[in-house]
Amino acid sequence: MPNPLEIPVTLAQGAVLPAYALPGDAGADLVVTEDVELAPHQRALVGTGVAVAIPEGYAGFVHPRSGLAHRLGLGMVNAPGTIDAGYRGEIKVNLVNTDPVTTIRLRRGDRVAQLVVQPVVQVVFAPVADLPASTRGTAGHGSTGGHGPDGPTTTTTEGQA
Ligand SMILES: O=c1ccn([C@H]2C[C@H](O)[C@@H](COP(=O)(O)OP(=O)(O)OP(=O)(O)O)O2)c(=O)[nH]1
Ligand SMILES: [Mg+2]
Repeated sequence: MPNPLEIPVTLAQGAVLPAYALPGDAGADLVVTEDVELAPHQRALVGTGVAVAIPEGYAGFVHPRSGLAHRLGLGMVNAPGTIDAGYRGEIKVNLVNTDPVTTIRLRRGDRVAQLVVQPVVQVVFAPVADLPASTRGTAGHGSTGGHGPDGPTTTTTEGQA
């Protein structure tokens, strides 16, 4: 695959090109084109002003930024958001404030998410009577352990005064 892969972009007025913060970064930062205020647990679909034509055989994935997640509790409801190759509309981010107490205030131009472009394959789903055997088989959902001898530690506020 060509590296870098060139992707046509259109920008709404005042929008900025997605940009990699550092050489070699996987995600190109996306900004919001409007001021946004998110009360605790509130969500909002916010525009980035960016539209792209991703080539077939690739897709874009919109990921949250870890710094904002860590500092403010900013998340994305559908992380990672999928940008199909055929999509020509504005890339939007489904932001959510996961903090139970503090309102998040974002300013127009803030970098709130990042676009990762990756190769993808389309497959043919072929119905069969039995699947080929494997070491894992049907085991899942913690079957390999790793939660300590007494199982996972959980805390609950239920029943507390
Ligand atoms: O975070 C996101 C996720 C999706 N999209 C756009 C691009 C994507 O190609 C389109 C459809 O997304 P998806 O397939 O995830 O949503 P859907 O609910 O299945 O909608 P559709 O029926 O249009 O496929 O919406 C965004 O702008 N941001
Ligand atoms: Mg879809």
